[in-house]
Amino acid sequence: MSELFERLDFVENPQYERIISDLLEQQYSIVEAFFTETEVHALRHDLLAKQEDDAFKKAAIGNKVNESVVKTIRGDQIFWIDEAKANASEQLFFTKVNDLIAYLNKTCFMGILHKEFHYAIYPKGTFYKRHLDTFQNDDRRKLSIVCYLNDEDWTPENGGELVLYLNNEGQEIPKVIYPFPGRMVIFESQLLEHEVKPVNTKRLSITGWLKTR
Ligand SMILES: O=C(O)CCC(=O)C(=O)O
Ligand SMILES: [Fe+2]
Repeated sequence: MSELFERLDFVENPQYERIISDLLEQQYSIVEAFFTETEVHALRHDLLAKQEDDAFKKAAIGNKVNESVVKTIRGDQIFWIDEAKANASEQLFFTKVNDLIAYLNKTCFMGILHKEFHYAIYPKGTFYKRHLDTFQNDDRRKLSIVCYLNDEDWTPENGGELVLYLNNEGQEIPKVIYPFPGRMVIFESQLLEHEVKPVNTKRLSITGWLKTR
């Protein structure tokens, strides 16, 4: 009986369905306007307020157990977002992310149990060299998510492209993605190596991971 109700409850979401088919076919998906201009503006405002409070830390390589700051690999500064202490715009962010997670778990049995998200600032001149989002001591990250919070007038000349290194039958194909505001990129954490090219203008984002177990 409960199964029947769950089924009646289910509403197919075309946006999520496209994300799922993209992930299956090409290991990544790009969603334009996942966040509205107003939402991006509010999140950008929060991020910049936290930066003024000096809340940001230089990002480390590896996780909390295995941590070292290596500027030659990555130059961004990060601030982990605590969902329990989320403000209005962050709550809205998590509402959307949680809805997507629920859909993935329901339709694809993804088994996402945990998530972690941080704000990131790439100051002018910084980058993140080619890497994989998994650590030797932790393989729970399944999907990486990046949401860009840059200004409306962001142009390709500002640099900071995300490059995903796709593999097509042994041949490497770089996929260049510009960090336009509102854009959300989701990709397979354990499969796709990627990098952030040097930025010419301060670059703002939220990055996170959906994790199993
Ligand atoms: O900001 C991006 O486009 C990607 C960031 C990234 O690769 C990371 O934080 O692991
Ligand atoms: Fe990454």
